[in-house]
Amino acid sequence: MSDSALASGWSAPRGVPVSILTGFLGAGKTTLLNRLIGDPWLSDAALIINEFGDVGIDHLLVESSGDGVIELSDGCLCCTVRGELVDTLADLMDRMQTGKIRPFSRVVIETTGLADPVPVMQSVIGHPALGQSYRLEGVVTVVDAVNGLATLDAHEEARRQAAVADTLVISKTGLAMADGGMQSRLVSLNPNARIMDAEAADLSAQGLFDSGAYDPAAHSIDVGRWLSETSSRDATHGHPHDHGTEHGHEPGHHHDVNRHDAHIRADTLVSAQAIESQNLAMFLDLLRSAHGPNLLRMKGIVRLADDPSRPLVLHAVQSLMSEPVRLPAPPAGWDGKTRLVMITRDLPKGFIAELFAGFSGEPGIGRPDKAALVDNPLAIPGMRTTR
Ligand SMILES: Nc1nc2c(ncn2[C@@H]2O[C@H](COP(=O)(O)OP(=O)(O)OP(=O)(O)O)[C@@H](O)[C@H]2O)c(=O)[nH]1
Repeated sequence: MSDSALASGWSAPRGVPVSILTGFLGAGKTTLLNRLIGDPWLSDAALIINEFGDVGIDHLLVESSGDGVIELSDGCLCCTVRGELVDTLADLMDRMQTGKIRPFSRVVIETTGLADPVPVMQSVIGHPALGQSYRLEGVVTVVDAVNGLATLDAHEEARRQAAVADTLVISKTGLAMADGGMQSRLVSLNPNARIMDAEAADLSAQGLFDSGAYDPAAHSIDVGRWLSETSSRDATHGHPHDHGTEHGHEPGHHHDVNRHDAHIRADTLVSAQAIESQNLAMFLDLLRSAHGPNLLRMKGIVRLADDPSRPLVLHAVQSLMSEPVRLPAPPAGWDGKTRLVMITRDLPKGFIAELFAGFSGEPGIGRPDKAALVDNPLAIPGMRTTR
């Protein structure tokens, strides 16, 4: 074993393999997982999906039978939910060994886009008890060909996600060619990683995740150092991020101090009110024209007035808004409510819920209605418009 492996507490491979699927906000983690979910190699896998903010959506959008998917929301895996991940892995093993759940032969963890992957990896390889039951095998990082280079420049989390990977998967290659600049940036961050195309026809789950036991020595010196730093900081609940604002909770909410860049927050909305398609379009237009550059990620499932049982799925990643998809039927586990998560920079708290309510006609004292909003977007507190 190498010195860096020893320093990081890395242990000999044993136990159930755990793969980590990471990548920045909207890079294409869930899309990739959906593409591979029917692969027989994953048929007896347990999937753990973590989401930023307190409104989970990905678990609704992963096309699985449902009983193999565990959602960890209400915080970020690398911050407050880390203890929950340890408990979940311990509980899974316990339930399998006592015959309460069908046996699983591997675990795949999808992190939030803002997650620093190092604490997540440490939960598996650095934890005294879990290290007996699980082994880390296959860290896969999705990098988006459209926004990837700018994202690597702007966000330390994205650079760490790329640096720790065994495999780098470039997504959205059909929308933009991953140019030489991005390839060389990835190679400089992680010279030994395999680079794959998310849209390649022959991509398989085994080809992606089965890269052998994780070896820190195969990565840059930084990776071994981060792994050992994280394990020692963990004892004092320290964290390598900025410690800034809370996300998605009232001030004083004690357990989700979901801290990353102090300007980034998750705004979430849950509404039982159905919305007319044209009002939704106006809501999105207004939001994007006024706040487009600050909208890092939006995803949601929307209850539409014309047929509330067939929701609309929305995705935007920075300036790129995907074509909304009308689902043919309600997804398993959906409670029929609109759920929107927006990860934004410098957006006032409560803004999205207020704006949406104005367009869906939800009554509220002193709330501007649709006409007032369209005539004067500044009617929403904190709203800035370019019109
Ligand atoms: N054309 C194309 N679109 C993609 C690809 N991967 C993802 N997308 C689109 O990008 C958007 C975001 O994809 P997701 O898979 O939800 O991204 P994610 O990384 O799981 O997002 P978060 O969990 O919110 O960080 C969706 O609109 C996808 O349809 C790809 O390889 N090609």
